[in-house]
Amino acid sequence: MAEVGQWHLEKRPYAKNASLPKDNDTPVPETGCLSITVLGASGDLAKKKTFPALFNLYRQGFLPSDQVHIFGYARSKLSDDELRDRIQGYLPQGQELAQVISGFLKLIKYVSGSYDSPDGFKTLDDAIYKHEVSRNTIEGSSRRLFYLALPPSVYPQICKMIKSYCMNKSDLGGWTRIVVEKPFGRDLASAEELSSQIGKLFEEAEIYRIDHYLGKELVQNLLVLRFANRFFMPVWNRDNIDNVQIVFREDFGTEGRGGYFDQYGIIRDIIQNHLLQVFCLVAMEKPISLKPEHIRDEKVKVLQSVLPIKDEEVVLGQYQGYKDDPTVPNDSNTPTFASVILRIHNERWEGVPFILKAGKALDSRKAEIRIQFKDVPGDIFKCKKQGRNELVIRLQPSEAIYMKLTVKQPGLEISTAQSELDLSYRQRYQNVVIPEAYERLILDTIKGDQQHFVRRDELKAAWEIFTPMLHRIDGGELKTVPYKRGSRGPDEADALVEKAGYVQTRGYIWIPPTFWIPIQN
Ligand SMILES: NC(=O)C1=CN([C@@H]2O[C@H](COP(=O)(O)OP(=O)(O)OC[C@H]3O[C@@H](n4cnc5c(N)ncnc54)[C@H](OP(=O)(O)O)[C@@H]3O)[C@@H](O)[C@H]2O)C=CC1
Ligand SMILES: O=C1O[C@H](COP(=O)(O)O)[C@@H](O)[C@H](O)[C@H]1O
Repeated sequence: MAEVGQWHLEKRPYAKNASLPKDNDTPVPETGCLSITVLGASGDLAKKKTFPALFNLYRQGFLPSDQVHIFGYARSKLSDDELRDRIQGYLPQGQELAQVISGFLKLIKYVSGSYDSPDGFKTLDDAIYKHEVSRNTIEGSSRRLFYLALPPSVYPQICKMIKSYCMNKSDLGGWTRIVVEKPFGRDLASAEELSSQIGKLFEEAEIYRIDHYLGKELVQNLLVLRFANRFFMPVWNRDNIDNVQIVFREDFGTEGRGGYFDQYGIIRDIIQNHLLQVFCLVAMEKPISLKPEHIRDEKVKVLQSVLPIKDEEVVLGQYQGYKDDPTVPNDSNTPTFASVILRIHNERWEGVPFILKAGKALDSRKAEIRIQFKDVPGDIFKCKKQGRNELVIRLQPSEAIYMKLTVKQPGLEISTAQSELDLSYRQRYQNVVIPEAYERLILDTIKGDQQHFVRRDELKAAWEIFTPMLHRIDGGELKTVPYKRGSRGPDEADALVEKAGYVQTRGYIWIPPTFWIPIQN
């Protein structure tokens, strides 16, 4: 029980050594050796996200050193210490952490090898096996997690190698799982091809298609917000909601990643995966239960109800200067900005535009969901022009949920003004550290919980929505328009949103409470 005057903060319901069986039904106790292998350990994702997430889990006691060992694998010739040095540069600094960092780094061993020949994988298997034996693990009872922090082009060959040489040997409660990163394919056909190649080697329950947006705190809050609050249930539909925006903005360009980015573009990089996952959680029906399969069933249903995207409901942009990057072709038509309207053909959402917007090199960095309600009928206060009710879920930065609403302006007169009910996380949960998305998701893979991972049919449905448009962009039929670096993006995008029905509230801006300046009396 929380004491009076104290916030009651729920601890994460994590039971050490607990995982889920294959049907993801009831947790079963699980002990024994855990080997985590990061393939592509020399790369950007590994050093910036994967290892730091593992460190945070270690620091919180989720990766006990008497059970866990971490292996880095890549082609680069590195010693254990060279890899540790690279990783250390991305871990939090501070004298008070020196001991825990040193303990963590000691768990890491590096194996160098190619991605398509047995030798390296046999060496890796030996190293894992040695570690298991040193922990008195009975063969087959170990847990082996392989995180593919690599370009997807090498996934099939790596999966073959893992399957042939690195699986845990029998099934005494142990397991082998693989985590694969996006972009999972370039279009429907390539994604299906990749899925079927990997699907021949691993069961769906062994494959964790990671989308790190699903690990963000406020994304994980969406189901709770929608289905645990009586407030929202009756209004969450076409009768009350006028339009929905799901927005991702970055204030930096593709610097250093131009070569990669140009092959994919903003729709494949952000919209088809991150924003579409958020879209599912906003638009799907209530699942029968919180079982991963029930949730993912609902996500698939709503994806399958999306109508074909119309050309006139798309704006594509490319920031000026993007092609200055020597790795980007001079005639590139790759969008660095896109605004796309999705329409759902079902009873709840018919007629409500879902505007998915993402852009690089814009004027700000933020990701949010903005649900705008219809005008109040019979406007006796004549306040319609001041603005509509909006529920805004700020995913980052300054995580918050706020409800823009009309109130009486304090004072003797009856006049109205725009204000908000504001749940700003930094203010409300002052001593709580919000876990990094990768940290949470890696923990889920160890627990065997696939709720926040993308299922194969979900991925297929996601590609079905975007593939026709992507092919037309690749073929040059749909063109990007230029926009200024550091701007809001193309003007056409604002016009599209307005045409879709969004009414901007003039003269009102939400300021996160942590930025408020105290008033001196
Ligand atoms: N970086 C990020 O912030 C994010 C990345 N991702 C995804 O994570 C995965 C890894 O990304 P990232 O770390 O940036 O990628 P990198 O380009 O840094 O590649 C990772 C490692 O893979 C090896 N590698 C690179 N290119 C090839 C190739 N053509 N064939 C075989 N091996 C290759 C290299 O290791 P070596 O040569 O030593 O073997 C490299 O160190 C990708 O799927 C990416 O889309 C997803 C979200 C964010
Ligand atoms: O997957 C990707 O995400 C990052 C943005 O992630 P965030 O957690 O910082 O919002 C993006 O910069 C990158 O282009 C993309 O590949």
